[in-house]
Amino acid sequence: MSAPVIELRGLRYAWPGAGHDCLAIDALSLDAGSTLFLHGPSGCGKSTLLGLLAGVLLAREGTVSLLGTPWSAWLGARRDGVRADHVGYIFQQFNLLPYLSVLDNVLLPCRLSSLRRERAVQRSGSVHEAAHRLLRDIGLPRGHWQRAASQLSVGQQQRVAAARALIGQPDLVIADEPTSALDAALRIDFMDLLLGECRAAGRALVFVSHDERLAGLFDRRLSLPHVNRALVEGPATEGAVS
Ligand SMILES: Nc1ncnc2c1ncn2[C@@H]1O[C@H](COP(=O)(O)OP(=O)(O)OP(=O)(O)O)[C@@H](O)[C@H]1O
Repeated sequence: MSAPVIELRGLRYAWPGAGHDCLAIDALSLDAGSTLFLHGPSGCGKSTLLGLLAGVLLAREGTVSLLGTPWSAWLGARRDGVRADHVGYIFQQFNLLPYLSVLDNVLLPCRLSSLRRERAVQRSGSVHEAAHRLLRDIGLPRGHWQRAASQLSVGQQQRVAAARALIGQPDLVIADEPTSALDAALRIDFMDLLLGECRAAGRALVFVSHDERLAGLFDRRLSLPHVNRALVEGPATEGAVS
């Protein structure tokens, strides 16, 4: 049997200088093709957990493994390479490169990862066709594709960030509040695209949102405060528990 896409054991993480753990989670795993809705009040550690799943942050104790290997086993540039190959990340602030065109932003993962490039070619015939297909699917008019990313509206940038995360079918797709700038109609299309792409390609999806109406679309729903022991051990979070 193949290893889970993500497996977390005895995780503890503290931000430098914080003096207490932000996260303490005993176990969590996610298999290929499964989708997880992660929620909890502001400040409970959702984005921090996503950073650990993506190997951007490293556990203080315990392990976070991607496809059976702990992130800590890969050093420096190798870790960045593994992330480029296997993780598509839709950031809360999109993190598009503002001076690059929309199309070049979407193509970026295929320039950074030969595995993503090969998968895109296999699926669509060429990396450009893969990017065009995703841009069509997110409903971005063709006239916008050569524009600098900074010239798009916030909702358009959010959709381009999704296309960039999905190109080349990474094993793990992480989405941090990806629908916050979308109206109701666009949100439905966006969710169809994101879930459809991940399910069709058998990829794992971790999706953070405060919009609990979306939870029913996912295989699993996880309240972070229910599994994060650091919240009872350390300082309280802001806002009400959901
Ligand atoms: N770069 C950082 N340096 C130090 N502390 C941080 C950093 N980022 C987050 N924190 C702290 O970690 C805790 C969890 O923050 P995090 O952003 O993970 O919460 P969240 O659940 O994603 O919140 P939100 O729903 O508002 O995005 C907070 O107390 C926050 O202040």
